[in-house]
Amino acid sequence: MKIALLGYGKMGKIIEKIATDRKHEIVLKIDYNNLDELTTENLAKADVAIEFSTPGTVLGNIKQCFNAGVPVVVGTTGWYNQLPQVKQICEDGGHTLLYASNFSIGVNVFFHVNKVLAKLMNNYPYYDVQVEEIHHVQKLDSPSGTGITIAEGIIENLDRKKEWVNVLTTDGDETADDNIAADQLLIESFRIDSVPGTHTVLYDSEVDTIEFKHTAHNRNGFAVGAVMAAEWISDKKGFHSIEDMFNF
Ligand SMILES: NC(=O)C1=CN([C@@H]2O[C@H](COP(=O)(O)OP(=O)(O)OC[C@H]3O[C@@H](n4cnc5c(N)ncnc54)[C@H](O)[C@@H]3O)[C@@H](O)[C@H]2O)C=CC1
Ligand SMILES: O=C(O)C1=N[C@H](C(=O)O)C[C@H](O)C1
Repeated sequence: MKIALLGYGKMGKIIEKIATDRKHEIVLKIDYNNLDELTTENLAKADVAIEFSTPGTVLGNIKQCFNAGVPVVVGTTGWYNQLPQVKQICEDGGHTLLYASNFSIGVNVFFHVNKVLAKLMNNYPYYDVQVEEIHHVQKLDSPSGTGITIAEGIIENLDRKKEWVNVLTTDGDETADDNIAADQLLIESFRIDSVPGTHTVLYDSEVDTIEFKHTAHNRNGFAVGAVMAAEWISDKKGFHSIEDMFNF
């Protein structure tokens, strides 16, 4: 396949390596420095685009892909308040998009088990639950997209939680847990050095804590999943999330 990379930072560079190893060809690489090359004509040379840029640039890039008629795999996070609008534009225009807050296969297994666990915990009301996420200090958005997906999986399945709230804790700050209502689900975000991504769900009671945790050792898992998603979507139409790719 011919692939356009929109965003050539930490993720774009690893995706290039993995896509090339899987015998794909990178026909366009767009970064902050060469935005003038992001034209409909250049995009149309690709069979699929893979978008890992920034929360502030992702929507414009999605629209560019739609205009060029190129299916787009979106890894960028921090734009999910716009999901309904993007879905509408995608479906109305007959375009093709797949997005995931996290392309790692391990995290997608985690997402599934998180929902099953949340449903089970309806039987045990003396446990409170919270989500923690830890990422590198360059990360622009909080909470992480993965943290949001985990929280939504809990809220859909655990009757006593109705909405999530986020607290970003930096070194030395104490979390203001006191302000969290019983029906709110806390997502606590930490930013530490070069951590690639750690997510934990904690069910805490007076007598014990259940910890359910995923730790990314590096970014390769995200990149492999994104290339697999590009292969999967190349012959499809419409608006997809990564759940459509898995058969849980
Ligand atoms: N869904 C997933 O599995 C994962 C998602 N991410 C998300 O992907 C995004 C990118 O992550 P990183 O590569 O770590 O960030 P990064 O900061 O290393 O790279 C982003 C790149 O986008 C470039 N850029 C800026 N404006 C652009 C534009 N208009 N068009 C194209 N590129 C532009 C920047 O120059 C930069 O090099 C973030 O939102 C992050 O949260 C990161 C890892 C996994
Ligand atoms: O910014 C990152 O690095 C990551 N972003 C994604 C997220 O917001 O969940 C996925 C992964 O955790 C790494």
